[in-house]
This record gives sequence, structure tokens and C-alpha cells, in this order.
Amino acid sequence: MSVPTSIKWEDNQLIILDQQKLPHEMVYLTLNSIEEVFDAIVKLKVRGAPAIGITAAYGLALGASRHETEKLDDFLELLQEDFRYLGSSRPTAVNLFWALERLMSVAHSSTSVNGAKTLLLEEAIKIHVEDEATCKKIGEFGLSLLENRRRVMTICNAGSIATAKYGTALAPFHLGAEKGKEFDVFACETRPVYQGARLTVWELQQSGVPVTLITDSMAAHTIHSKGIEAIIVGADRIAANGDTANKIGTLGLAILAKSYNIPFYVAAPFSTFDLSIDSGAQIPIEERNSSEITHLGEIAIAPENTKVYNPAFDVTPAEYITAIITEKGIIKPDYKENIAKIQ
Ligand SMILES: CSC[C@H]1O[C@H](OP(=O)(O)O)[C@H](O)[C@@H]1O
Repeated sequence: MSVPTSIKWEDNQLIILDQQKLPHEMVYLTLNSIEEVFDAIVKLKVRGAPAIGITAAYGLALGASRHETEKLDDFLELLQEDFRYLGSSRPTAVNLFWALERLMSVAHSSTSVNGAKTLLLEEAIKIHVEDEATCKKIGEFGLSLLENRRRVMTICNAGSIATAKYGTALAPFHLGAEKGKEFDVFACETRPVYQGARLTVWELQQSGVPVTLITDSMAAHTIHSKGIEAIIVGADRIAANGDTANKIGTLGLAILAKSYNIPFYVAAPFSTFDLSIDSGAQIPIEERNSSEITHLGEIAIAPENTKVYNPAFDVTPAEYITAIITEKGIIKPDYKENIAKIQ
């Protein structure tokens, strides 16, 4: 059994596991240009907030390596355009912008184009390496919260393949498997792109973690009939007051958790916090193609020209969140106060 990963920087090449091919095929893609990175993010070949940030960082470094100007000012202008381009791929996960901004500040500290190119790649590698350690810490803090709970529900895939390794919401399960702590994980399939059915089930099976797949509509009944003891989810952007954007369907689970009086945990690194916004009302919610809902692959499951609303995320108000598990520790309400304290 092993914890799967989805991003590699090897022999000066960016290689990703094409998450659109899982669970039936493990297809590795080499992304040779910023355009290929952009395409991979938009098409969810790489997805998951931290993984998007890591891949975009490598994408910016790749794009920079192609710029031929030797004038630093011109180079930085081209880099700013590349930042805007990659930043337009997906709007909700703040990790994308956090990673790109980290590289931009490194580039602006350079005194030469070649120096900047070297520093950009080094910073992308740092972000990648740091994220694995970050997720392991989240897993350890998460395990401490779940030590007396076995039946846990989750949604989407906030797992190892959505990060550098281990994941956020799934990190306690992967670490638990290594430490002999047993869980029974109930994974919501996560319409319309099925990250739960296709990715979380596959990922937990790689680690030998018992996992049961349910449809999203079964969540309430499952919490009641199976005695779910906790819900743990990832995040794409957390506002200064703790309001959290995550995969569509997360808000419903948070409301159910409150109704059934079970803890609702958000697991996320500090790179997912956006302290520039006061509340979740300011989080941009990505709306994706209607075909994700009206079609199963090539097969139409709705009448032609059906009107569709396809938000990829929703926002859970902080008052529904029992605790936010980060690499720096477990944050409990009052979130505005305690996020400011711990950062
Ligand atoms: C640790 S992944 C965080 C987050 O990202 C996922 O969204 P997507 O699959 O659209 O990239 C999902 O919301 C996860 O919880």
C-alpha cells in the first residue's frame, strides 16, 4: 500500500498524473509549457487547491525560462502577463494566486534575468517540497481530533493527489493507515465531476483505508443510519472570519453536521487562507461548463439546450465549522481572532 502523488519535477520536467483518467488509467503527462500547464488546470487534469498552486508555480517558471529578453524590466513585464494568464485558469482556489505571488516577489528581488529564472524554479520546488511537510502536519493534527472517531464522511477529493502528498482532509486517513488507526470513510461521489467516486475512493484504496461510496443525496440518511461521527472536508479559500469555500455540496454537509450534532472539520494549509477578504461573500465562485451536468461523457442525460447552473464551489459560514485544521495547529472559534493569532 502506498500514498499516491500526482506531481513530479524530474530531470527538469514537470510531470503530472492526469486526474481525468483516474481511476481506470494512470496516465502521466509531461507539461512542457505554460500553455500546457494552463490547459491541465482548466481541464482538471491537475486539481485540488494546493496541487493547482504547485503546478502553476512550475508553469510560471517554465514560461519564464522561454523568455529571451535580457532586460530585467521587460522580463518582469512578460512574467506579469504570464501571472495574469495562469491566474485566469480557475478563480476560487487562492493557492493558485498565493503560489504565483510568491514567485513574483522572488523575481522582483532578482538583479538579472538569468538569476530570476533560477530563483523562480527554486521557489516552485520549495513550494512543492513544503506542501508535503505541511500536509503531514495537517494529518497529524487531524488524527488528534479523530482519535476516538471511526466513521467519518468526506466530499470531493482533498487528498494526496490534490496536494504534494498526504492531502488535507484525507491526510488523517493516510497517516492513520500508517499508524494502525482504523477509519471507515464514507465518500460522497461529488457530482458533477465525481472527484469522490473517481479519486477519493481510488486514493484511499491505494492506502488500504476502508472506504464506502455514497451518492451526494444519501448524505443525510447515511449520517443517521450509519452513525457518522464526524465530517472532514478540504478548502479552496478561507476568509479572515473563517468562512470557507469548498467543493459544491460542502455547505449541505455542514448544515447536516449541525443538525445531527456531529463535528464538521475543515482541513487546509495556510496557503488556502485569504486574509485580504473579511468574509466568504467576497470569494469568487467558479462556474463551469453546463456539459459537466448535462452529459456523462458523450451521453446526454438532460434534454438539449437545458438551462444549467454549475457552481463548482459553495461557501460554508464559519459558524457551521467546528474547527479548522492547519499545519500550525487547530483553530477554533472565534476564527477572526484566532486566525489572526496563529498565522
Ligand atoms: C486539498 S484540495 C482542496 C479542494 O479543491 C477541490 O476542488 P477541485 O477538485 O475543483 O479542484 C475540492 O474543493 C477540495 O476540497
